[in-house]
Amino acid sequence: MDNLKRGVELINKLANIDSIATDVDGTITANRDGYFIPSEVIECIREIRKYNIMLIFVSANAFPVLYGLARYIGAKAIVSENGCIIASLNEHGREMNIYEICGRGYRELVSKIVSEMGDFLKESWQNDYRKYDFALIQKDNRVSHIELIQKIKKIVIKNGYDSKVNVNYSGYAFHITPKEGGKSVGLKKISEILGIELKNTLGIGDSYMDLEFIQLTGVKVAVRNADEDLKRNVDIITDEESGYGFAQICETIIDAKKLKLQSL
Ligand SMILES: O=C(O)COP(=O)(O)O
Repeated sequence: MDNLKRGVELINKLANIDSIATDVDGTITANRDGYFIPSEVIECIREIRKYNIMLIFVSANAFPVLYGLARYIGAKAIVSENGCIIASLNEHGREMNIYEICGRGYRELVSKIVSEMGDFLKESWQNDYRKYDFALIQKDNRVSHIELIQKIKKIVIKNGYDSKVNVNYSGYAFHITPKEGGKSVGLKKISEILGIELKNTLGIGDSYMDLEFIQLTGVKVAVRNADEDLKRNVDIITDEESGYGFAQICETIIDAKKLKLQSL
């Protein structure tokens, strides 16, 4: 009975969703190590526009990558560089307002890390287009990312940057993010700017790094192949993986809205 009650409550919440805050890599892509976006994702994103549901990308990606994506597939706002640069787009994606949240980036620290760990890590091509949050790509898969994070953190401490940056792994890259950033900071700010009610927002992701912004949202979702740390803290785990899971919950929101309309 408790499960039934919970199910009905969730359907009601889904029927009232007016925005979706989604991670990008691993969440709207077909899997957790590629960049292909399934057509099911694009189709559902088109469909939710008819219901005035706003789409917000909340990602570690560089600003130009997210801006291009938002413009072509139709998102209203972006939280990029792990919350350091946020923006809202107008109806056709032609104009936007950009807000820079972080004070400065630590490029010199990234160079130090690469000079000490060059056998294991290389700078992401995106770093040329980044201002605050920098990404490092793993070169050698024989060493676990947990071990690499520990090594990076030692270099951060040794150089006196531990009060300035956080180090995380997204599944795609290691990120050196200024402490004043973070996906939750970015989502909070853009919601205030756009007047978005986070209790009517669905948050979805694949990585433990997404938990901080998903925790702010009314309906918390992890895709089936997400990190266990995220799955333990959500309301819904999709049946399908990555983008196919995104499409599934997106279609369920539409179904819940249709049910609500029928019952009026
Ligand atoms: O750029 C990355 O490392 C991953 O980006 P994401 O936050 O969209 O998963």
